Amino acid sequence: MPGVAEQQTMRVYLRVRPFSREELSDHEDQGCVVIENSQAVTLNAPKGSATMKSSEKGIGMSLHKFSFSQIFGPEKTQSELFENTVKSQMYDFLDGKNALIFSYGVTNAGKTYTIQGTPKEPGILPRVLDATFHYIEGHQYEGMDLKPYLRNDAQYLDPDQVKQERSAKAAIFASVKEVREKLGFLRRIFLGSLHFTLWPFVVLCISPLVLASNPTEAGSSQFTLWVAFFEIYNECVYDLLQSSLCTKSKKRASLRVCDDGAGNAYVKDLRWINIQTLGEACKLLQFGNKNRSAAATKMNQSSSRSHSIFTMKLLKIDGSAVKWVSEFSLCDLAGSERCNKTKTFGERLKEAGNINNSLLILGKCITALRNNQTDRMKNSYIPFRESKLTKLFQAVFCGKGKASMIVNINQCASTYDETLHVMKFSAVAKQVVQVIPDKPLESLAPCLVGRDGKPLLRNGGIDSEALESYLSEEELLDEEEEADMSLLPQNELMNVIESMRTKLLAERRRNLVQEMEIRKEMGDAMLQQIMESEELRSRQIEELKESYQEKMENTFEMYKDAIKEHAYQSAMNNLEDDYVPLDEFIAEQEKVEVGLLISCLIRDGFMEKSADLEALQMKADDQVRQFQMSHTKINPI
Ligand SMILES: Nc1ncnc2c1ncn2[C@@H]1O[C@H](COP(=O)(O)OP(=O)(O)OP(=O)(O)O)[C@@H](O)[C@H]1O
Repeated sequence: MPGVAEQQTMRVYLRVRPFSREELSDHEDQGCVVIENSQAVTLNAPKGSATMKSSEKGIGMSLHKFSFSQIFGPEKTQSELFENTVKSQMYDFLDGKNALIFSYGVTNAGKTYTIQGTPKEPGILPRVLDATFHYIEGHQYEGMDLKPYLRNDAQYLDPDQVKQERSAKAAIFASVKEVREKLGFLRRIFLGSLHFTLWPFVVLCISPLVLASNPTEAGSSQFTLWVAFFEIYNECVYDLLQSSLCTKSKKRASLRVCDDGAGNAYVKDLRWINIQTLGEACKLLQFGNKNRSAAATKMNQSSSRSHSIFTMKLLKIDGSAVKWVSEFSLCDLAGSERCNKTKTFGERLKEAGNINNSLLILGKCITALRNNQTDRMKNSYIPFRESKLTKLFQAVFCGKGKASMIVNINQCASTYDETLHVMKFSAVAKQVVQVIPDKPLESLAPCLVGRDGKPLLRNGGIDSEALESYLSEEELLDEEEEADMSLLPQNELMNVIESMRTKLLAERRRNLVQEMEIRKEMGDAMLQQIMESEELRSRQIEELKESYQEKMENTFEMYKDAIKEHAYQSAMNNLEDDYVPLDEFIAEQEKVEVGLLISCLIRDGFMEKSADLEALQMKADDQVRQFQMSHTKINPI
């Protein structure tokens, strides 16, 4: 039915890349991936894989079957892939609708090959660009004064702004020229590893790649194409078309993801370049790729750890009005391998965490979308705003475009477990139902509208009345939403700043009073608590003291009794031992008395003799002294 949006499940394609020579010599070919038909594939767990070990323990299976919208085996060419996957979305884009392509898979599975390709086999991106230029040929808008604005809008540029645009573009192209000369030399040396930076030169020779017929009903309509190229690394957005690169001491400037006021996220200050030919597009891609790998080298990271997004915006112009703006984004996702596999630490761990976080959130969003759609009773929260990646593409998942996913896998036995993980993720993605608009959406109209419905941009300028209703102050204050204040004209901005300053002062005062109150309350409560615990402690000590005193006294009494008992027992024992009959005692006594008498007599005799001896001794001493004195007189020296 015309005007009614179409519904279909998300297209999820599988691309299986061929083995490399090294992989074959490393015996990676163990029949892990078996393509049954154009839509079904079987995965057989190889020996030694975690999946096989689990299945041997009776947990899980060693064989998994998956189905896809279409499967492209190793023998399929880039052209066949394009024709059967992206081409229909490319026509949608040329017809004013939004399109998004994700390439998903582990590192080295062929994601970049699919999106960008090689010199001989250009990927999806050069093919879409080529077809677009072929389509708009003869209907190109020559001026550079109509530029994409916010997420879905366009704005007129004044002559000065146009000048700036031209010089920014010229600066990029000048630097690409230099690179091209250097690459000419490098190409001879490293032809294989530089594939993605070299394809532009070859594409130019084999163009046209895709034949998209000119718009029959275009009439006097004109088209202009603008492109941007950026990457999301560690949840930070970096512009790959900004010539100023980071140095080791200086960090790369990251860009903010803002809300355009209509719920659409966009990258603020992202550089959009107007391109007129496929050659120009190729140069930009080359410039961005160089920027990406240079930044990665400087930061000691691998470019496969970031999500790179190439976005094209096509503006259809009728007279002086922009009829619609359509967007085509190709997103080369970071390798999906999990943290434990790569064994990352410190910065690397953080990096892996963020990459996994973005992919994890993407997975959560897809799962929540699927669950909400399969069970109408369910209305789970979809965490689009929890990562930059999903925030940016929320609109496409919510009916403002069509998303599809190309899942890339290799067939290597050593990466089987990760490949299985990728397949399980895609199986969920395949069940997501999308509401696809059958005509360019109203929200894609050239003018941004305020909350009262008035267009924000009128005759290329900003309507200040409409603007007032565009961003409420609450929204301006809401950092989470990151509303873009630079949308406001200068006088409005001054008013907003003034009112915000007053609000801020009042808020600070209120906060200060509140803080003092809270501090006092907390202080009182703490003091009370300390006093209570102090009291409790002294009570406990007192009780303990009393109980010890009592115990001591008891013990003392116990010992006293024991000693008394012991003394009595000892006395009784001694009494028994020392008992002598009376007549024996008397006889003994008499014996003792006689003995005493004898000893007295002896003693008296002894005393007498001792006195004599003493007198004799004294006499002898006197004689010695006298002799000494006389001797001294004779020998005075
Ligand atoms: N279908 C294919 N046919 C032939 N060669 C392929 C194919 N797919 C990938 N390759 C080759 O395999 C290698 C790895 O591919 P690619 O660099 O695209 O992987 P990736 O998934 O983008 O890796 P990373 O995540 O590290 O960027 C490249 O040398 C590429 O040329």
